[in-house]
Amino acid sequence: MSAASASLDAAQVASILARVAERRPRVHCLTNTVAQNVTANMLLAVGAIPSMASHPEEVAAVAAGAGAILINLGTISSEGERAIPKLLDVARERGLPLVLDPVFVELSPLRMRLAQAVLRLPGVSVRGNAAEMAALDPALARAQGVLRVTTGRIDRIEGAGSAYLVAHGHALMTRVTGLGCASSALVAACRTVEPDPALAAAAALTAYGIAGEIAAGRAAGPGSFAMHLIDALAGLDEAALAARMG
Ligand SMILES: Nc1ncnc2c1ncn2[C@@H]1O[C@H](COP(=O)(O)OP(=O)(O)OP(=O)(O)O)[C@@H](O)[C@H]1O
Ligand SMILES: Cc1ncsc1CCO
Ligand SMILES: [Mg+2]
Repeated sequence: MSAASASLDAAQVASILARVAERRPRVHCLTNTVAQNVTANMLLAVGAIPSMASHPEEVAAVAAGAGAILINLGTISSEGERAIPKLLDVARERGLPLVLDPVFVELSPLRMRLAQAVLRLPGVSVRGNAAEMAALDPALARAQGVLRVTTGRIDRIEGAGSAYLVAHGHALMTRVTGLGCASSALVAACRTVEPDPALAAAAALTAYGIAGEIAAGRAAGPGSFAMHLIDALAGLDEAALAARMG
């Protein structure tokens, strides 16, 4: 941990969610074929707008008007590989926030090379699970202004000079595919309305974790949990956040 962890209150999280719902930012997601649907639905649940174009000939035009870009390396294709440098150019030229989700980077030299290319851009937020973040550690250590967002039972958010721990969520979140990928998109959505990347990520994961806790109380198993998670995220308000943030 690079700094003592800061605390977050329900009003801060509610304020960031309210700004997303009011401004309806578009988040451009280059993401894997498994998680596309749940990622788009989770963005819609918070009032953001997903765009998912991946063709290298159109991806720059579509991403150019977005508020943030997500690059997720799961099920990477040769088309996706060619789209990545185009998205990096758009992010650089327009100063758009960029979130990297290094899915299974520990398994694939191609993904490691692509993650390293993304990390040449300064100020990237990287959201991954513990295995992914550990594999990427040397590249993260070299990257300029990077925010590390490591999810699991307790989420750790570590950037230059700020750190948050988020102890919300439910084990059912590991029983539905793509919920980590969707969390990365929520980090991007919150970053469009909150210039502090650590605060944006902490708010996104707090909201998502609390929605997970609420959904777990309504679900009969992983299938209905996924449905209830979307409903709970869409229905979150400051009172529901405060009730679980203590
Ligand atoms: N044991 C747990 N208890 C509570 N919440 C959890 C637990 N494990 C993960 N989460 C939550 O689930 C969400 C997804 O995190 P996770 O680390 O499982 O992502 P991931 O491994 O990338 O998932 P996927 O590959 O399925 O997309 C985060 O919001 C995290 O806080
Ligand atoms: C299962 C799976 N395989 C590649 S991406 C993905 C979604 C969860 O990361
Ligand atoms: Mg993942």
